[in-house]
Amino acid sequence: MEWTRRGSRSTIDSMNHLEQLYRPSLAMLTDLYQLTMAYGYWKQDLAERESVFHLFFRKNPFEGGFSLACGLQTAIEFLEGFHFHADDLKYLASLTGADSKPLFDEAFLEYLGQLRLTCHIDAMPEGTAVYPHEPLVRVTGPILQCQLLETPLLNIINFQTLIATKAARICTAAEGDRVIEFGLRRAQGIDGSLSASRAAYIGGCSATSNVLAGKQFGIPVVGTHAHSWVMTFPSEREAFEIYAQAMPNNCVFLVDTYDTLEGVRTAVEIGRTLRKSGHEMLGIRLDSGDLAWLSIEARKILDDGGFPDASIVASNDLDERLIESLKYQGAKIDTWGVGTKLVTAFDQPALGGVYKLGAIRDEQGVWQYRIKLSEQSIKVSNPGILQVRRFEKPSEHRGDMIYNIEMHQELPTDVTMIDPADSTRRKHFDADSQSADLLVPIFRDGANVYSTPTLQEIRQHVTTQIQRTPKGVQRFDNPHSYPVGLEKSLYETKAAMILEARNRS
Ligand SMILES: Nc1ncnc2c1ncn2[C@@H]1O[C@H](COP(=O)(O)OP(=O)(O)OP(=O)(O)O)[C@@H](O)[C@H]1O
Ligand SMILES: O=P(O)(O)OC[C@H]1O[C@H](OP(=O)(O)OP(=O)(O)O)[C@H](O)[C@@H]1O
Ligand SMILES: O=C(O)c1cccnc1
Repeated sequence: MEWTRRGSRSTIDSMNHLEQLYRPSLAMLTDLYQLTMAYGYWKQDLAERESVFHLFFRKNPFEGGFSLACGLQTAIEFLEGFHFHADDLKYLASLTGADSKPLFDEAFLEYLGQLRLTCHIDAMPEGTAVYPHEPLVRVTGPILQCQLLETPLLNIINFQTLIATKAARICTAAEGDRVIEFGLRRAQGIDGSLSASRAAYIGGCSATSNVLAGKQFGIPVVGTHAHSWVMTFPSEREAFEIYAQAMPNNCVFLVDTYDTLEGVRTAVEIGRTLRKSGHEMLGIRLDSGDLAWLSIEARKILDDGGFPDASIVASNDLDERLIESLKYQGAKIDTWGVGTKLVTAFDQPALGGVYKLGAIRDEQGVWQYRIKLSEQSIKVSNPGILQVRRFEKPSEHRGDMIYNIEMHQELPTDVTMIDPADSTRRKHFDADSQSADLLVPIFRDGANVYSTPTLQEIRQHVTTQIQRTPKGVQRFDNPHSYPVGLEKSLYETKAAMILEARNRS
């Protein structure tokens, strides 16, 4: 029995999703220090100096072995709408320093008022499997612009990548059963809920309870009813009867308000009456107690009562571990309602994505590579203008190599990559290997050049990516480390730069 209804897409065509929510441009959605640096660049006549930044994370979330890139479409909408309004500039003009004088010159604010993005942006399509240290987004352009984009890009990409990854884990545990995202009431505020619904759908959920997300993004919306409905009426039977009269085409009865198995029997009786009127009961929902045992008993009652196609929906603080355990216990649940632990990424509430300078042109126009040193060698950033090349067997990803496109406009067909954490670990790919670059052009000179995939296409991409991700990398406990290395000459450049920097200090 298909328990899905499609919402129609928004008809407010003239505004993108973020503009519909937050009418002014979101250029002000940044940390003040981006503007203080921007001001510094502008004063030093450095504002237009070309630079390259990379957005990447250093560790997969949830102790997992992979992540799913997500949030690009939201980032594109943010970038397309990027400009400072008159009232933004008025606010910035009101900010003062320690001497009570304005922080910013009027001429700088005028410059901001005229500013239009001219950057090139390359990014991994949404739904691509991504690993630590790989740039998900590369921003190339005037340093002032690149700098202003740091915080909002991190805000958008970190969260949606985190939630899409969590959703993929939950859907993997559900082994193809339907997973419905129920998180709105527990999400981190309004946009937290909308972004989470979008990312959860990309990560594999089938539908959301969030009606605004349905309207904004075209995600299918579904809903059962709450305990309050049952408690409103003198008995559970009356509650189900009245619900069935009101919504004969949407009957999923919540059966656990008083006595769960009694509730299932009552649902069967009401289901029979419903059938006589030409409608089919879609299922029941369990929201407490031992979900494995109750679902097994409920399945028997439904089957014996003539409802073998009725769904058993379960909810109650579920996550991938619980779903895995319930499956192991033989639970007869076919639809999983998952809220809090999905939309808040409960066990890891943030992805630690960062945005680092990789190179800046000098006065002669020559690229100067940059690294950020760290005591921990794994935290030292990669220098250059980076791209990620993924090597594949026909049905499996074999390894990803980060390389500097300035050093290699054309990569040789025969390449060796080096594990930056242990240079003795190397992997060789020969001319027969299939490969593709993961970062694709999104903006050129500030103009969108990307033909945006639909959410359905992104979901299909996720399915393919997960199929091609080695099983050991996907497992929850002690996953295999997917091979990600640096192309040999990038490795050598980085090693030389680290040595030089350490000798200097
Ligand atoms: N068979 C099971 N194995 C493992 N965990 C389960 C099983 N059944 C339920 N759980 C989980 O145990 C947790 C506690 O559920 P339980 O219904 O006992 O308490 P509760 O949520 O406080 O119930 P109530 O809503 O009635 O107060 C929930 O996260 C639930 O998903
Ligand atoms: O458990 P989650 O994964 O967040 O899924 C959403 C929960 O929200 C609803 O109940 P709510 O928590 O509001 O109240 P209840 O637990 O008392 O039923 C619903 O019944 C689910 O249990
Ligand atoms: O429709 C439901 O069953 C639902 C919606 C939100 C939260 N919990 C359950």
